[in-house]
Amino acid sequence: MEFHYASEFNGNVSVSKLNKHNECKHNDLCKEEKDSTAPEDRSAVSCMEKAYSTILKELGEDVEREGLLRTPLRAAKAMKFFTKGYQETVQDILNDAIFDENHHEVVLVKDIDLFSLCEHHLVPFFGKVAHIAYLPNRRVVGLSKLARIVEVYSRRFQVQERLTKQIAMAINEALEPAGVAVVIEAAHMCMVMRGVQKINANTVTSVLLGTYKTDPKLREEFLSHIHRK
Ligand SMILES: Nc1nc2c(ncn2[C@@H]2O[C@H](COP(=O)(O)OP(=O)(O)OP(=O)(O)O)[C@@H](O)[C@H]2O)c(=O)[nH]1
Ligand SMILES: [Zn+2]
Repeated sequence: MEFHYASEFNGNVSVSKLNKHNECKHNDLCKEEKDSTAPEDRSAVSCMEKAYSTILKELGEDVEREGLLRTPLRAAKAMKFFTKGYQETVQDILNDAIFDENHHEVVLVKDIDLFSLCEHHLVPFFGKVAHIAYLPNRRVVGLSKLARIVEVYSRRFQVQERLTKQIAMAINEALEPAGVAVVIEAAHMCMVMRGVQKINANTVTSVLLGTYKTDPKLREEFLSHIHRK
């Protein structure tokens, strides 16, 4: 007989003991009970589950108490999701999404949400890729793929500068455009929740490639887009 626990209604924690999964009426809460982990990831998730259990114990927690019973497994799966970019490549994403188009003016996408993990402290940094711009040289890409490139590199352990560069380089290599510009604005929880504890600090990084780097007029035009909020 399998048991699991469901909780949280209207902010109050209530614990109910349920029989089998198919008897459970709280579908949303129980989705996580179904093992959606890919078979090749199961052993990694299982090792991480043990590691999270150790961390909780070392922090003085009782891993047998109801609220924590499945926490190591949930945390392992969450970490797997936060770092899913390691299993993706830009090539896979851009497959079939690049096409010829006689458009030589700027293509600019703004405000793509971004969630990443700081490689120094393993805590989140998040914000937006405020601007991705490129000047096509015959080839353009499906717009959603720019956001998917952001996902590939942000869903890893990162520093903001490298993330900015990887996004710009990926577009540069895939499209061979005349120029690429990427600007990221993000808040680092390692600077907010710990350490220096500056809650309003935002970090801006940019990478300019090709004509955006060499042509002052184009750079000026790009900057005017940035300032036109
Ligand atoms: N350049 C850069 N630094 C980052 C990024 N994320 C975190 N950091 C910094 O990495 C540095 C790590 O410095 P350490 O002195 O080794 O670590 P620490 O003692 O925890 O530093 P404090 O945060 O100052 O307490 C800190 O200054 C962080 O703010 C990032 O994306 N880019
Ligand atoms: Zn950090």
